[in-house]
Amino acid sequence: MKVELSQVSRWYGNVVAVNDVTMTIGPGVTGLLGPNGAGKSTLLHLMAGFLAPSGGSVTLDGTQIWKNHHIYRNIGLVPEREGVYGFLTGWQFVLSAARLHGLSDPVQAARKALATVEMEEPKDRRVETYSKGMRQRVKVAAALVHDPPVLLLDEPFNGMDPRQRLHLMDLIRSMGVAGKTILFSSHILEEVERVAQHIEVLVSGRHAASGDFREIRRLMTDRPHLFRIRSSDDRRLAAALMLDASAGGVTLGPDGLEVQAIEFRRFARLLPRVARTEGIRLHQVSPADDDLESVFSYLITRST
Ligand SMILES: Nc1ncnc2c1ncn2[C@@H]1O[C@H](COP(=O)(O)OP(=O)(O)OP(=O)(O)O)[C@@H](O)[C@H]1O
Repeated sequence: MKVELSQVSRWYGNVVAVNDVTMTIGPGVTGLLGPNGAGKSTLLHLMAGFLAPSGGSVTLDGTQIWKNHHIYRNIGLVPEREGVYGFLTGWQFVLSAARLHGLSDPVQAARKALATVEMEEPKDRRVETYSKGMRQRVKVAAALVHDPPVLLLDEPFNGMDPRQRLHLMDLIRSMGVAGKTILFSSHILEEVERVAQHIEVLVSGRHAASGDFREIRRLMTDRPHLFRIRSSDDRRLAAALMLDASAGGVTLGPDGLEVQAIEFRRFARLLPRVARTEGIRLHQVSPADDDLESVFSYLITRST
């Protein structure tokens, strides 16, 4: 099944959380990548029918999702926050989700969902005794209990240890291979590219980029990089670097050089070569803007 967003916006009072987003999510695994506050949760809630769009349309195979209750049978949402009463057992929690959906055989459906996430064995323990990874799996089971063709997961790997993360990654991948339409949000590129065939990037509520992980990586690597460099002769190094087009702005300060590398790859080759031919010793080369925010803000300025 296909979830389609067409020019979707969502405001909370004066805050624009999602701004004119158009995208289509089809079968397989898609990663929704963006920094905190980018609007990822809002977008997932719009797709799950929990929020009305302020503008634009959100549809599932052409049918509007908002207020269309029969459509909810096709969608499962794993929310970011814990929404599980600790005093319930895993079994009770998943069974109550099956009953809420009005399934004809809730016991069988709950059994199957718990088996899918490999939680049959601890199912009779109270949720408050579970590890973070087990809680997450039980939430996935509750979202899967009605066997929806579309599964939306909000930051599913948050707080998990590496083993639990691998386990959930395998599960998501195999559901994608089985033909489900899966969208999960994350603010970590490495996480997204390990599971998703396709990546959608959201920054400040806007759709900033779209593609497979190679394309997104390339966009992020090829952006201009700012380097801070300290060497045995900053002045002479600055003069030599300025001769090459890959070094944009070069500023000489009391703490060394700041160089805006326009073409990252070319500059990465240029710097050691220049240092060698000029006989200059490099003491420190560090990226000055290698945080995710600057990577994302580059993508957003590029797309506007
Ligand atoms: N109920 C609300 N009322 C007011 N503002 C909200 C509400 N929910 C979200 N926002 C704001 O909307 C913007 C997008 O939030 P959203 O939670 O969708 O982003 P996110 O990418 O999921 O971030 P995070 O990963 O931190 O949850 C943020 O500026 C947030 O402060």
